Order: sequence, then C-alpha cells, then structure tokens
Amino acid sequence: MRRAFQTCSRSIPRSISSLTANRAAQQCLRTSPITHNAASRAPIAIRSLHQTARLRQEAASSGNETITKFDELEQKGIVHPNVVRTLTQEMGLETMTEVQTATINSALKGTDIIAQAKTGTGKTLAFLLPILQRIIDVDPSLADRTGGRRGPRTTADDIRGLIISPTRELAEQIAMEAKRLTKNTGVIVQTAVGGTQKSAGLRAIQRDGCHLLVGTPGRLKDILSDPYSRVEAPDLSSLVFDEADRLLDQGFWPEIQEIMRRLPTAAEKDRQTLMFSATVPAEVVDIVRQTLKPGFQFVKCVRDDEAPTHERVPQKVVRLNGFENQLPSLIELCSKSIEAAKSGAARPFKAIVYFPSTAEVSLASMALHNLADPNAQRDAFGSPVGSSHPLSPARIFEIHGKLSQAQRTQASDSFRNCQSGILLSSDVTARGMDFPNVTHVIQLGLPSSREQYVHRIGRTARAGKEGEGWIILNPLEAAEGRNRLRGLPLQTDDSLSIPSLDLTRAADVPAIAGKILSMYQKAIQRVPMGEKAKVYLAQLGVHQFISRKEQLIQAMNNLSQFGWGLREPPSISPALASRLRLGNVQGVRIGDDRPSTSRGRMGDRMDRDGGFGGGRGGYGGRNDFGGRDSFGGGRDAFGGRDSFGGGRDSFGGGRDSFGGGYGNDRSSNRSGGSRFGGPRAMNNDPWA
Ligand SMILES: Nc1ncnc2c1ncn2[C@@H]1O[C@H](COP(=O)(O)OP(=O)(O)OP(=O)(O)O)[C@@H](O)[C@H]1O
Repeated sequence: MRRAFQTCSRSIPRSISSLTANRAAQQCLRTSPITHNAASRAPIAIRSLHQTARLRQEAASSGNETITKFDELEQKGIVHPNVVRTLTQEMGLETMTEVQTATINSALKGTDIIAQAKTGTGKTLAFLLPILQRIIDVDPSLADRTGGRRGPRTTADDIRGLIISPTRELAEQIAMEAKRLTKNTGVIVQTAVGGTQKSAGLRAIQRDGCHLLVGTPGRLKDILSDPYSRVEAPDLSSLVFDEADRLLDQGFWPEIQEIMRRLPTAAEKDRQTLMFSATVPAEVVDIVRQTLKPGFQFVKCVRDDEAPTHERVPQKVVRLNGFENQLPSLIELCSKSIEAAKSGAARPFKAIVYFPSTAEVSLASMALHNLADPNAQRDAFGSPVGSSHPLSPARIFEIHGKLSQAQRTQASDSFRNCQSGILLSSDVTARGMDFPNVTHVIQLGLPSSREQYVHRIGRTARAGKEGEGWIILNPLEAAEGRNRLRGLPLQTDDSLSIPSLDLTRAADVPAIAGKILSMYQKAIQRVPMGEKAKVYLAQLGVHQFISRKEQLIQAMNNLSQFGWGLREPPSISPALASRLRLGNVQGVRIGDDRPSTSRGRMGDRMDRDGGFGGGRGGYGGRNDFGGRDSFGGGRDAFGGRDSFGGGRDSFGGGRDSFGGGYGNDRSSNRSGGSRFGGPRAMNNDPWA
C-alpha cells in the first residue's frame, strides 16, 4: 500500500492524468468494498465503516506502517491521547475508513493532499484529525482543556487552522464535528458563515479567540479583509478546502483568491493544504497544482472506470408524460414508501427531494403542506381530527437560499432529528450534509451537472447504510440527461402509475392514482398564482438547453393548465422573451412577468376562473371520496359536486374533459387506459 502511495505521489505533480495510465497507481486506487456498517447511533458503540483488512495486509507485507486503527495513533505517539480517546471512547470510532487510512497517515507527516473518495466515507474526520494534531504539535499546551477556554484565552489573531466550505450548513456541520473532536483539548473552534450577523460572530471570535476557524468564502473574505475585525492568521499551519472542486470553480474563485491574499505566503510560513471532495473534475486539476506544495499526493479512492456513486444504491429513472405529472408522481412515490414503512417492510421514510430552482421548492412545499386526506376523520366543524396529513408520519420541511439563515438552520436541524421526513431542497444541502438515515434521494428534473448528481445522491447510503436514488424527468429532458449523467448506472423504473398518465385528456385512472390526483388538485389550487408564475419563469430559465422552443412552451403551458389549473399560462416580459429566444414562439404570452406580490389574490382569482374548483364535473365525480356532503360537506368539500375543478375550462379545457373523473373507483385496474391512450410505452433504456 505504502509503495503504491509513493507511486501515486511521485507521478501526480507532473501530470494527474498520467496516474490513470500507471498500472501500479491503479492498484492503489482500488476501493475496498464497504462490507459492514453497524454505524450504531449509540455514542460509545464501536463503528466501522470500511473493511480495511486488505489495507492492513498490504501494509504488513510491504513492511511499512500504515496505521488503520485510531488507537494505534496514540500507541505510536503520533496523535495526542486526549484526541484519540475522544475518537474512540466518545465518538465510538475504532477503524479508519479507506480514505482516512489513505490520507491521515501522510497528512500527519505534513504532506499536502488532494483526496477524492465517495460520499459519506468519512472525509471530514480525514482532515480534522491531522489539522488538530498539527495545532497541538505547534503548541502542546493546547492538548489539555486547561490550555484553552478554561485556561488563558487566546486572541482573534491566533488562527492556526482554516477550513473553507461552500455552504453555510456544511460549515456549521464541520464546526460541530470539530467541536466534538476538540472537546478534551484547549483548541477553540469558531465559525464565520454568511446569513448570520457578522458582528455577533466577530464578537465571539474577539471575546474567546480562535484557533480553528470554519467558514464560507464570502464571510471569511469579509472578516479577514476587515481591518477592524482583528481576525488574522499570521501563524496559520493548516488550510482545508472541503468540497474543493466547488470552491475552486469560477463562482468562488475570486473570493478564494482574496482569502489567500490575506494569509501568510508559503515563504513566510510553512503551511499544509488539504483538499477533499467526492468529485475532482479535470478542469480543477490545474488550479490544484498551483495551490498545493510540490510533491503533493493525490489520493484517489474512486477508480476512473468506476461510477463515483455507491454500487449498493439503486438509481432509478422515472419518465413523465409531462411536467404536470411531476408533483403527483412525487406524492405517489412518497405515499408508497410511507405505506411500506408503516407495514414494517421498509425503514422509516426519510427523503431529500431536490429541485432545480428555489421557486419550485417553495411551490412544492405549499402543495405538499396543503394536502389533506379526504377520508380523514373530521370534527363537527369539518376540521381534521388528529394527524390526518396523507403523508403522515413524515414531516415536511423546505430549505433553500431565499429563506433566512434561522429558517434554514431550523429546517436542517428538524430534518436531521426527525425519524421520518421529506426535505424539499435546492442545492444548498447537496454537498457534504450528513443527515442520518436518509432512505431516498429524489431529484425532480436534471441536476446542473454530473458532479451535482453524484453529491445529491450521496446524501443517502452514508457510512455503509442502504438507500435509493430516484430521478424524475420530463421527456424533453432525456437527451440532455443522457449527456449530463453519462456512465451512471441509471435504470428505468415504471412501478408508479401516475408518471405515464396523460393528464391532458379525460380518462379513468386507478383508484390510488385518482385519490392522489384529487388531493393534489385541491392542494395546488390553494397555491397562489404568484408562486406558479415564479416557477413558470424559473423553469424557462432552467430549460434553456431545450432547443425545440415550441415543444418547451407547449409542455410548460400544459403544466400551467393541467398541473396548476390556470386558464392561461403566466406571461413573460418582452425583454425576457427575447433573451430566451421565445419572442415568436407560439403559445408564449408576452406581457408583464412580475409575479404578483400578493401570495393570494391573483392566484385565487385565476384558479377560480380557469382551474379546478369551478363548476360541474371535475376529477373524481360527485361520488368520489365521500359524496357531496362528506366532512363538512357543502358544495366545496372533497368529493362534492364542485370538487377539483372541473368547470368547463378546467383541466383540458373542453367541457367534456375529465367528465369520467380521475379516481373513479371503478377503474382500479387502469381500466381507463384506452381513454388516456394507455400508459406510455416504456423503453427499457431510460435514455432511448
Ligand atoms: N472511521 C469511521 N467509522 C465509522 N463511521 C465513520 C468513520 N468516520 C466517519 N464516520 C461517519 O461517517 C459519516 C459520513 O462522514 P462524512 O460526513 O465525513 O462523509 P464525507 O465523505 O465527508 O461525505 P461527503 O462526500 O458527502 O461530504 C458520518 O456520520 C461520520 O460520523
């Protein structure tokens, strides 16, 4: 193993690509399978993430001393006993994971490292442990608690280690892990993240001092370049880029450069730099080379011919008939999984659902919160009794960049601690977040890149656990999907009934699908027009890659009419239409694209005029879900005559549309198939 690492180490600085051509190096890149995970949640339980017997064997046969057990680091006097005991006795860790073995051994000797290893394999500890030991090496008094907060305080200009993370939540999570690890030492950990009051964070640093600072690029740049902050790092000994490829891409590069300018140069201070990520695309390699010391190691725990995702995670592609099928299909998937958990056939359902835009997260959150079970017991006033939400016991949370930091933190903490939940998310949680026991990652629409797909899917099946990935795509996204997600082991899944339904035409549908569609329509009807307009605009932006603009507009207008119940699609401004090359496309409504600021008014009006909830007929027909007088009854109740739209203009536009009604019990075996034109024929190749 050692020999193999040396081979890597020598070959990398010249050319990283030469590594892959080197057979000996290939040998060192082999990832050992994750064979075990007790991953007990009990704090003292011994946890083992990877089978490292092979590493041990290789180390023994080559006569070198690659350490794979944390307590050996103490026995050999390499890491301070206070730190090792925290790891083994308080955090319950015994054996290093493969990436930890491959990096901790050499990082403790001071080598610069870039490491690539799959998601959820313990990279955080792989950098925290060497940084902490390096701080203690320089100032041994910090090994004891008396040397820090309880002893003499330090100052704001004594930062020894700096960890940069692309998102606030991840920075907070790393800081939390660092605080656990430093608990029995005098090392003081502080955070500097955006979205919080700069002055409050600064006060904490100025009051207690800081040895190890964890932050996001913007805020770190801010406080390091503020001459009045007194935050400085003249003795910086370690610098870490977590999610390095993201930090080194164009978006963050100017801020990273500014931060580096505020740190001592290599000539002034010998500093170790560590970079970690599950993905290291070729584009960032040049920057890596410029940033790390000559002789750095590239530790690659993912082979080039191997998918960067975990083999044990099934990755399923669901193809939709149209955008309007998307949210109902999500509800069907959640409902089925929740039912499986309730029956004891599956673990409690805990899912993260990724959307391409913030607007879509908000709309989905409103729609899912608005869902109501038509069969729920109601009190005399028509209010549901007890926990009647159809997705119960799963709780619903949303997180994205437009929420305040307090709201983001609350959503993230609540989801972390809940047993069963659905986190509707933008990409703010896609990288690094370690929510326990996530069973499903569901992506609605395409991720921005292959790397982003890999990171998103990595929120499940962490630390050796099981999990599944789903991606739900519109046919117009298939070609681009083939390109962005090339080489990933995706398999078509047609186990859900709603994705293939043609919701633009009247038809009978299976009872379960009908029930979901009816609930969904009632729920989406209550989402204001302004929110739908925002999603319409966001989707036009997200789908700019679709060259057939007429088809895109037709699909979006179907979403607006049959998915949201709007009589006419939201309008877009002439300027935007021309920017998106939509000016002359049939079906585009040119007008004012400013979404209504009122979350209610306009939407209510449009929904009433054009969408569900209107006149006679409608989904479900009068006998569905309890008849006209069910729970609190009256004309507007579930199942009543006026339920779910079906006025003349709703859902399909013609007066005959949906006359037969979704959800009609009689059609439990997809008997309405012919009226829909049948479920869409599915090809075995998801990308065909
Ligand atoms: N040696 C170990 N044995 C058992 N569990 C471990 C070990 N090291 C870390 N873990 C646990 O594994 C989980 C994943 O670790 P971590 O978040 O560091 O993964 P990661 O590789 O950084 O993932 P990502 O690529 O998503 O950022 C955490 O819950 C952590 O406590």
